[in-house]
Amino acid sequence: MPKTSFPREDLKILLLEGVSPTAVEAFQAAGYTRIEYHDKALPHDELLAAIEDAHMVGLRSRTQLTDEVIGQARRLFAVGCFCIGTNQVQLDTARLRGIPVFNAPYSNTRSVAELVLAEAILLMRRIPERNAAAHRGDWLKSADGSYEVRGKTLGIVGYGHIGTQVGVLAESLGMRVLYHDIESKLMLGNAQCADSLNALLSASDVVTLHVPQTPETANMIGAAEIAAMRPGSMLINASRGNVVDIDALAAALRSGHLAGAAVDVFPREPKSKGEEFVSPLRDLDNVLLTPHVGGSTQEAQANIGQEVAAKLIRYSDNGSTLSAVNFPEVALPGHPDSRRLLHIHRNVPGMLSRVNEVCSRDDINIDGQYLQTDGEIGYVVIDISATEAAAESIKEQLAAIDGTLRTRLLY
Ligand SMILES: NC(=O)C1=CN([C@@H]2O[C@H](COP(=O)(O)OP(=O)(O)OC[C@H]3O[C@@H](n4cnc5c(N)ncnc54)[C@H](O)[C@@H]3O)[C@@H](O)[C@H]2O)C=CC1
Ligand SMILES: O=C(O)C(=O)COP(=O)(O)O
Repeated sequence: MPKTSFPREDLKILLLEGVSPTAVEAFQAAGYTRIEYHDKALPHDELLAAIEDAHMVGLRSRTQLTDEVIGQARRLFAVGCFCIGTNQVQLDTARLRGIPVFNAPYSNTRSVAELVLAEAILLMRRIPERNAAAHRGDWLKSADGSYEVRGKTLGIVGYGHIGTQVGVLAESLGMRVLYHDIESKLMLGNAQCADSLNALLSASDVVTLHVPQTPETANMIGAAEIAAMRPGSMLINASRGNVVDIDALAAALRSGHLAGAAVDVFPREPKSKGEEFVSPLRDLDNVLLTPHVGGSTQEAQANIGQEVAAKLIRYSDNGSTLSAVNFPEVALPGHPDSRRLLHIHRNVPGMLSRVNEVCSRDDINIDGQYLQTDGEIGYVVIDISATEAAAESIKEQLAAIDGTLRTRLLY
């Protein structure tokens, strides 16, 4: 295994929220043995203490990497979201501190899509209330309000990876698929693009939400949008809790305007199994409540563990930022005969010439150089032939350039 400037076994990997053991195995196999593993999200104070000396952190949807937490993590050089969503991390703050953030953009897509499809069927058959009644000893054997999904219209809001999978699966059951997205999208199968969100809402028997958490999607389904939905229709939310105005949803379910809902994500979610789940939907029989398990299958978690650990290891070993969500992407070859310098800097005029000036010394040869920038930061990788001492000295000089955010040396 090639050496890194900092021995792998000294780099602290903080893994939170019970990420899959496949991640631990991947780190260990790559020589990263200093792993601190927690099977739940840590309370704020414990998180601050645990992250203080961590070099890499792996988390899922609950842990909030706020400005304060990132500020506390003085040694942190990479973040892995072992999930799809990255809204729990202050991505700009991380970028400006030279910290790339990685995720697993597809590994739990199918798991969410399968759950949503199952929920559409259960809701159309009014199973949530019949199930709840049976648990209480009541026998609601009746066809009232129960329908097949075949021939019904599924409205998909957010036609990305999950939305398109849901659409393909729904068509295989004979559903008609409508979608709404802010981007222009390739229509799969016979799916049709709705003219507007309201057009989709008023034409769908079941509406399912698959948008990310952004400022624009906060409360995008509020009282007015729910009123635009068909009387007796259903709403499914397995995206993010703040996409739906939960009080407006509860009111529509109570009034009977909506016949049912399936909700997997909530504005306030318990941080651990011990904390009580509080929601205005709790006492409604016509709601299927699940504890944010859309992506929680054995298959998805095992794949996510491997995928995100591999991205963190590759960045740590080789500097590659391919598929980072907040960072200039640089795909790098190996560097078997060179020492590799990583220089992350503010994207200001003249930076590259200052970097190259430092590297223009008689005792070194530049074997390769890779640069990528975005609006605010630049990431340059320089492979050099030089002694260990010369490379260390160049690293120090690079670190002293005004506007430098972070430097690393990989032997
Ligand atoms: N319940 C769970 O356990 C899980 C929840 N998720 C959530 O699902 C979300 C979607 O995941 P993917 O489909 O993989 O993401 P994606 O990025 O592939 O698709 C999201 C789509 O939403 C569209 N969009 C964004 N803003 C919009 C707006 N204001 N109006 C309409 N469309 C908009 C985008 O253009 C994109 O096509 C994730 O961001 C995550 O929050 C993901 C996995 C598991
Ligand atoms: O992948 C996502 O975005 C999810 O919401 C899944 O979150 P989780 O890993 O189950 O906390």
